Amino acid sequence: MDKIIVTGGATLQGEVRISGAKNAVLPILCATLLADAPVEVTNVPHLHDVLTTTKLLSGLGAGVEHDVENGRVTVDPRSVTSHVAPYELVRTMRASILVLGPLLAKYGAAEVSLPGGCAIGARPVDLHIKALEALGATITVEHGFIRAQAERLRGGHVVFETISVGATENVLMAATLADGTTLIDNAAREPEIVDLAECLIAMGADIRGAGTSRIEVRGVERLHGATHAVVADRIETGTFLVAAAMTGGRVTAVGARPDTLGAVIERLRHAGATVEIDCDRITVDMQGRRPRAIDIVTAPHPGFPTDMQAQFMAMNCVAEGTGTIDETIFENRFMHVSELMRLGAEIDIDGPRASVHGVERLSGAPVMATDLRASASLILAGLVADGDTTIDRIYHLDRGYEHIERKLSGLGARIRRVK
Ligand SMILES: CC(=O)N[C@H]1[C@@H](OP(=O)(O)OP(=O)(O)OC[C@H]2O[C@@H](n3ccc(=O)[nH]c3=O)[C@H](O)[C@@H]2O)O[C@H](CO)[C@@H](O)[C@@H]1O
Ligand SMILES: C=C(OP(=O)(O)O)C(=O)O
Repeated sequence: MDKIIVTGGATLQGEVRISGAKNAVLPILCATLLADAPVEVTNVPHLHDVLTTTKLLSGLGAGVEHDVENGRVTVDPRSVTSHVAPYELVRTMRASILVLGPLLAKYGAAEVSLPGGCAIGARPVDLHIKALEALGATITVEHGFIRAQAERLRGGHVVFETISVGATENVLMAATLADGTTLIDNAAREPEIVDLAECLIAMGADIRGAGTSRIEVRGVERLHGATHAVVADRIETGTFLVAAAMTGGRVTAVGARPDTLGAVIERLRHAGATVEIDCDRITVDMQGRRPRAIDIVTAPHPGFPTDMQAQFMAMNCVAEGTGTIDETIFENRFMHVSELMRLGAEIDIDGPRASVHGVERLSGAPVMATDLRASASLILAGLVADGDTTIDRIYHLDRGYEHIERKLSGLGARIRRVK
């Protein structure tokens, strides 16, 4: 199994190009199932989760052409013959549940294994099921499969009791081909929802309000082919900006979307970084300074993203003072804490709150990645630790970061992958 070794002490400098967003490309690839002609997706990052999704689509019978080098995937859904998403693929990736809505809307039936993904909480799928039932689907869950049926979905009123990104995406996709109008209230407002809606609109869907908490979808008879470029990854961007701030460096993220990073940029400024924005470029400058500890409360967008929590915790580990981190989205998203403590971090946990007492330096040690963003936080910690930090189980990292060692090396980090 591959490992990553980071030798600490480098100050990051330079420019890094941001990839397409994992959490946007996965629902968009699933949405291609709704069309009755090929859909071309560009700015596709080379990620393990993308490969899993293309395998899933091919397994359903779709024609998939994947030009990895140029970041382009074309899906021809006309040859789909199956509506079963099997356990072997779905167990490795949470986003597989996003074929449920499209298969049901287009083919009237779907069988999707209960999904896996990052073990950051129980992650039930009740909200997905209730929302699709509100559009007239009949759904049962047995033997580890969600089985859904509907001759044709009909428009309905979905009011989410809890904000869910995935459930909003599933019902949004399903509603595009439903008979009549669907109102989705308390919808998630993440930029990835907006990107998905833009792709669906390019395919002929009638959607208003994506990015607000009320989305209106007027069902249409059919969706056609389209080309869509995936939005820049705000979590990848944030991860590099934090790396710059922690190492006392100056880094420009190029091809980024500053408008999707409000809470992250605000917290970086609070930590003492100078942040400059110029169109699609975000520069963080922390040269000659140590970050100040900051408090964070994760929340649905436009609040502070849970997917940046572990990285900011890593920064707090070496910041001046004590910062508290409240994780409100997932009940088990502090698994990086014990690993950060192996590197000398001082962290107290009290339920959903972690208090991080900054230390002058961390010391390199072998650590284990437990999930995607935890892996990123360990790399960041390794950058400011004395000596070598060896990170095991980095397959998590390959689910969500494109060429992370190459990109960090380009900024001056000493990082390598070993078999
Ligand atoms: C592929 C993808 O886009 N993943 C992102 C997506 O995950 P995902 O879509 O799985 O996250 P949700 O927004 O659905 O989860 C939010 C909360 O709702 C709960 N919940 C969710 C669905 C449900 O049916 N029942 C239920 O109780 C979850 O357990 C969690 O506590 O949004 C999360 C929150 O921003 C991010 O951390 C993930 O990176
Ligand atoms: C939790 C994440 O991913 P997933 O929902 O795919 O497990 C993430 O991107 O941080």
